[in-house]
Amino acid sequence: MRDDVEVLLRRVDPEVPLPSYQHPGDAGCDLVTTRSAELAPGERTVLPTGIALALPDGYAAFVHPRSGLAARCGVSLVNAPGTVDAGYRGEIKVIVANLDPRESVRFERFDRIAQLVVQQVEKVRFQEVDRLPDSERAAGGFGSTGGHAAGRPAVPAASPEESASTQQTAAQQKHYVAVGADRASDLRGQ
Ligand SMILES: O=c1ccn([C@H]2C[C@H](O)[C@@H](COP(=O)(O)OP(=O)(O)OP(=O)(O)O)O2)c(=O)[nH]1
Repeated sequence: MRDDVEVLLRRVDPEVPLPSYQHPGDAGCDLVTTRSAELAPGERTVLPTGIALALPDGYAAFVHPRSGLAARCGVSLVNAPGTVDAGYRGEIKVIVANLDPRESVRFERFDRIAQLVVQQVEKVRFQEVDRLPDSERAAGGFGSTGGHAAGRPAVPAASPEESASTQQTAAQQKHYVAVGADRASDLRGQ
């Protein structure tokens, strides 16, 4: 077992509960809002958490969304994960967004809105070179290994023209973007 890292904390709101881990082994401890708020679909706001930290040098804290809130209410963080620098002494704030297209969401004072993950971070010194060492991936990125459907079993082959026109019709009818499609070709050269 590793020793816990001591982090100095100041309560900006004297009543705010100290952030705590819900279970042993949890990576994040919950952050609450000290202000109630209601967000209409698509709306965002900056919520105060009532705490300020002095992280040790070489550490940073990351403000992550809570998956339960995301799955149940469509609540996410606009800048996920938010980065709290070791030198930051201000109150930690959380930029929440309601991504649900229909329902408003309401937060009451001390509702848990996000989680804070404290991590060690490296500081690097960039060394400019004319050529980078070779690697297997090379410059492939942005979906170069296929869309999320790349792992699905193959479907009976349709001609490329037939399959493209079927996808286009379905997408047009339902107004969706078929993320399973391999769009690497669209991004090449960008
Ligand atoms: O979700 C967040 C993200 C950041 N911060 C605080 C701590 C962080 O140290 C500071 C600056 O954040 P960041 O560097 O992401 O903001 P920036 O837009 O680049 O501003 P700056 O010019 O102040 O660096 O704001 C939060 O309280 N919550």
